[in-house]
Amino acid sequence: MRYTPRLVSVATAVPEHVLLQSDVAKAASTIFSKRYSAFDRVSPVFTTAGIHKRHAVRPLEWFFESHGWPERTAAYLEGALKLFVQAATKALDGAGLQARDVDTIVTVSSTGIATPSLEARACGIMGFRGDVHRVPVFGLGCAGGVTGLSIAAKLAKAQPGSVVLFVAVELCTLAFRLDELTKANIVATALFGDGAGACILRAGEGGIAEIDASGEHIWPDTLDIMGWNVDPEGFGVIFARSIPPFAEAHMGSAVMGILDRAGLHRQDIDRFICHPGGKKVVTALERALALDQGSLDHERSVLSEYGNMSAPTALFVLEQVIGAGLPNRSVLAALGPGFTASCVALRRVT
Ligand SMILES: CC(C)(COP(=O)(O)OP(=O)(O)OC[C@H]1O[C@@H](n2cnc3c(N)ncnc32)[C@H](O)[C@@H]1OP(=O)(O)O)[C@@H](O)C(=O)NCCC(=O)NCCSC(=O)CC(=O)O
Repeated sequence: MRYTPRLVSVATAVPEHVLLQSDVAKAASTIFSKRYSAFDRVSPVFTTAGIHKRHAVRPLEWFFESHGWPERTAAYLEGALKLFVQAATKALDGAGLQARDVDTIVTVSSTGIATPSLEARACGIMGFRGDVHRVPVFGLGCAGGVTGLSIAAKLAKAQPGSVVLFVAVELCTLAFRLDELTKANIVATALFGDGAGACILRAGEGGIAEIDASGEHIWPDTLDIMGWNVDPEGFGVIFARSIPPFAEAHMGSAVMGILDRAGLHRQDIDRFICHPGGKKVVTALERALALDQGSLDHERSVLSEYGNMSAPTALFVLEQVIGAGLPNRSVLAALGPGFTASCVALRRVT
């Protein structure tokens, strides 16, 4: 019998430290205002970003001191593993499964380096089987929640009945740089947070939704739009100020191309569930996808409560949309380094 892969559960987790945007704005002013002459010009972004708070694996005080690779990596390994276990445990609970039931684990993370990778480190803590198939993926950035789900769905489809655990963990705050006196660094300081999302997938009966199509679109010559600079201090964020206009100009045709290749039509889609990269990105996506302004409400709510957590953010929005009642047909969509658009089509299981 042929089965379409199904989304069985979705769960999320955030670290313990809550960074209120008002406190981050004060801290950024203390750190940057005397050293960076353009700070006052950029500082309004802390109020205009549409973000109330974010979560972080380290308290606010940690960000007042510079940290090199060893300290950032230690914070990543400790914080990412903890979040992996929390999100994966919740997703398994939601599916009524245990760690020993998992056949394949897809782990998406681009904000730190871990070898052995996170799911290997979680093995002893969670009790995965010794024959579990591990698929760690690095480099997808903000598109990782959607592309990772697509990879997990394809692996579930390849072995019907097997249980696939997908976990996306990103600790974006660890890339905060005291030494980068640039507008991009200040905007990033106002925008990014830490979090994890996890899903269980299986090709079989039950579940929340079928994943019946997925696709990507990469634009040539756009490597400089998003990514990491790597230097002796650690990762430094590359994100161009052109992202909102780029999304507005190009996301519509990219998504329509992906839908077309999947045999879907725009009018079939009841809800686009989008990665909220930033306030202007959400507005740009509404324009690009010909949606009513304000209709991406769960996206704005997630952005306000958690900031942009990169890959897991789309899974936070998905969890909220499912909580509010998943429409019959939806498409999860995100942009990420490449520059790439990624989509996953969901059909609610009735
Ligand atoms: C943060 C904002 C809400 C602030 O909006 P405002 O209207 O208040 O301010 P603004 O846009 O004029 O920006 C204030 C000043 O910062 C500068 N500025 C803004 N973004 C910048 C960037 N990425 N790099 C360098 N400078 C930047 C502007 O040019 C301006 O300076 P001056 O006036 O001197 O010119 C908005 O800029 C926003 O939502 N931007 C999108 C953030 C983003 O790209 N997110 C995607 C992350 S990647 C991702 O998650 C994938 C994806 O979704 O694509």
